[in-house]
Amino acid sequence: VSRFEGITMAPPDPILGVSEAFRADTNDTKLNLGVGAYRTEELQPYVLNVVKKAENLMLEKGDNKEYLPIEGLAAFNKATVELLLGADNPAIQQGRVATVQGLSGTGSLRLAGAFIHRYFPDSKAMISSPTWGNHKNIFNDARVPWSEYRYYDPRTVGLDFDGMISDIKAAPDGSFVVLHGCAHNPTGIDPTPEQWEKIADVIEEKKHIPFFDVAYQGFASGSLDEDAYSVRLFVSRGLEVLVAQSYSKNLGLYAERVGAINVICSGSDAAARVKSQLKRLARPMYSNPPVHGARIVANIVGDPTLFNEWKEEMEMMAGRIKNVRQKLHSCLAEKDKSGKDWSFILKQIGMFSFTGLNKVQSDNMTNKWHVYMTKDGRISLAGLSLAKCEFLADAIIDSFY
Ligand SMILES: Cc1ncc(COP(=O)(O)O)c(CN[C@@](C)(CC(=O)O)C(=O)O)c1O
Repeated sequence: VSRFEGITMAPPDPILGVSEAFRADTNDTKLNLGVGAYRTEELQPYVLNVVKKAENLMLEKGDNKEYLPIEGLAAFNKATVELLLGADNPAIQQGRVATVQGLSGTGSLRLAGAFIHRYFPDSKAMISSPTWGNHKNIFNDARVPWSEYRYYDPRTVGLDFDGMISDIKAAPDGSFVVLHGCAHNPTGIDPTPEQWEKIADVIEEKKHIPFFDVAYQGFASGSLDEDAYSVRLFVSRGLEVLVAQSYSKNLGLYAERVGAINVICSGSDAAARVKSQLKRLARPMYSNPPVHGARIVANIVGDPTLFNEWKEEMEMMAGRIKNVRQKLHSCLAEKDKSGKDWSFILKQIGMFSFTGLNKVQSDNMTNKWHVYMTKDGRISLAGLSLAKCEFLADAIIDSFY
């Protein structure tokens, strides 16, 4: 008898499992609005032109495949923190940022989780309700206890700001408050600049540590600077901040696993010590990160022509999603005679829309209409074409009532 008799079958992942089910579906009208992966109007995956150009340059250069240092490619680490904070940010000038290239956003969050578990064993993480499903898995496996702060208000289909503030206030001092830098996943609802100020106030007052997850910088509004507003605000206030970054969406490097963890400290000495301990945690976890995607980012950011081309392509991707939002909203408003207000679809930002469809209704979307989405009612608009908006509106209305 096998030694693995006791190993049970794990449930499919709430997000990536949807893609597995989609692939298994043979229906030709099927639509995958599950995983947040950008598709073109023709519903095809998209490799940015600027990425192809960078890769051709790299091929000509004939870079070697030597190990990277544990902390990653130096040119990438420089580029990534400058993209995040702005090249002229005093925190960078003063050497106060510990940056370690991680295995995309997930791996960077996980490395930070290991750091929190080791150095702040009595602290817990505060995550939004709802949040990206994998946050709970990451903190559970890093053995960082967590609880939730109120975020989504189903009544207003908006931000429960008062609930958020009071829950963050009620958390034990020194909690790690996980915040979505922009394009909140799954709700698509972001705090206003004034609300970000108040969130920073309560975090400062409670001596909490803000822990930003920045997975969509430049992809939400189309502007790298605009989408970094919240992080730059907290850093400008002199707070010590953790920031995980991902280039999966804004540069389409999903499978290259490119990201970073940045720890903005109060002094350069602290940053050096923090960086050394992040390296010590990374070495036995994965030793050192993959070079290819990091070189792509470094080459693009390091070349003004390529960098500008990237910005244009980001605006194009963000723009296509905005158009799809508009079209879906007008189809729903036109078809739904119940007078329900669908304007929340226009107010949400980033690649997702939180439709309010419950589990039974999302099951109907999949079983009857072959529309694949996550069971919390989230649809990825990045997977939707203008041509399919009418069909989707019919499916949503059929499922809602
Ligand atoms: C808020 C947030 N943080 C981190 C990540 C991690 O991405 P990375 O590891 O590829 O850098 C995602 C990706 N979320 C996706 C787009 C995909 C996923 O679930 O992994 C999503 O569908 O929600 C995310 O939405």
